[in-house]
Amino acid sequence: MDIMLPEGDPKRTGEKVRGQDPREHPSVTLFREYLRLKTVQPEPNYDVAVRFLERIAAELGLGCQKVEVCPGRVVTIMTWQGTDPQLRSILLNSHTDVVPVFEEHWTHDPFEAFKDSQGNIYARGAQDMKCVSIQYIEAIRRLKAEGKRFPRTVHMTFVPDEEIGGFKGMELFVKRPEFQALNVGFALDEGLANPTDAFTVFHGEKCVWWIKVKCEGNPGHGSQFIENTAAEKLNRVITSLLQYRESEKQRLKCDEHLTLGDVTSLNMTMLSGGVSFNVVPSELFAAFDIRIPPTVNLQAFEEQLTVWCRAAGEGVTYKFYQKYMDQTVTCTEESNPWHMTLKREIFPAATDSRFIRAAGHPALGFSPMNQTPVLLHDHNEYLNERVFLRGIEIYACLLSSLASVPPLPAEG
Ligand SMILES: CSCC[C@H](NC(C)=O)C(=O)O
Ligand SMILES: [Zn+2]
Ligand SMILES: [Zn+2]
Repeated sequence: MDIMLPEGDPKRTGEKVRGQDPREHPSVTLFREYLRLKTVQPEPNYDVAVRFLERIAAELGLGCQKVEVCPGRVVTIMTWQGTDPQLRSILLNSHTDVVPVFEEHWTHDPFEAFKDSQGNIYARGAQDMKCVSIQYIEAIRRLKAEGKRFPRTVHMTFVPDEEIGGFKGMELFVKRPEFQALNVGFALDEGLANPTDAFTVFHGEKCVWWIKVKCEGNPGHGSQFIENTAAEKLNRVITSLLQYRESEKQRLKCDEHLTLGDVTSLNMTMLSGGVSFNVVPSELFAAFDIRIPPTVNLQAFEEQLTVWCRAAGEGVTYKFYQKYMDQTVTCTEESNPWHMTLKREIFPAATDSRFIRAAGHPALGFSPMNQTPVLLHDHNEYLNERVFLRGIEIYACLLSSLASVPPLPAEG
């Protein structure tokens, strides 16, 4: 993709110059302002984000609607009306929350949005995904300033709680009449940075399964050889699951055509149980985070889990804490009118776009960050300001095309 770097002209028509530093591009200044808002889990300050977004909507002359999907959880919608509002719209989705930080591991305050001499901006949310929210906004600001209008309406949705599963955010919102009223034709949501020159788009996601295996066994004194202990059974379960993990890891390693999105990942993430050093416990637990690609038969996979548990002995059971079953992927064939030519993968984790796809709308995950290490959820998350600014250009191009897609047969 060949994209011109935007010129850093802060004096755009009708716009207040927001920066403290007159040499800083105002889009970067706005990005850094957003990064300073503490929408950090587990107690995000959503009020301050909603006020920030309302101010921007007013500045840009965009419609602004707030939908409280459950108490304290507001979805903010900004709308740029198309010239043919009957047509299906373009949805640009982003989440407003960010994951927690281990401040002691950061070289700069993660909520200061410090910019170093190379233009790297350090902050929680720099990649995931406050950059994208501001890039959507700034792309629309630019297109409007150029006097552009497009047939299709563009909606930007800013949703809460994605980082904790989206259950009080997008999952509820897609079931609301306000979402139906958006008449979505095509959606964009977050992707991942790419350390090379390439950009990646994600047309589907793996299904998240979180299971806790419970192993029951005979209790007794810690000095004895008790038969059929919970620990022996747990050992067998862990061995079976980690052997499977290893085989999937090798499959990925040995086939250059596969990405992480194409194989099942599995990790043991928690262990619990026991009461005392000298008491053989009657119960032990292991929790697993399993991510299953859309090509895997979920019923067959669950059958395999049951076989492993049964083979570990009597009293070995598992319980689901997360069992996502929708394997919808978005078609990216040439015949698809929304087609974009970029490298296509399955997203290795879960985003809110799974709810959009499950609601029947095509959705792609895309964050325009190339030449950037993947630092989402990591210490010292950063994004370079030039990459950020180029992303605005990219969205302006993309949006011009998407919002101009001619009426589809179903749209009359
Ligand atoms: C299943 S809800 C948790 C969502 C989270 N998303 C990301 C992008 O980290 C994850 O995949 O763990
Ligand atoms: Zn995210
Ligand atoms: Zn995240």
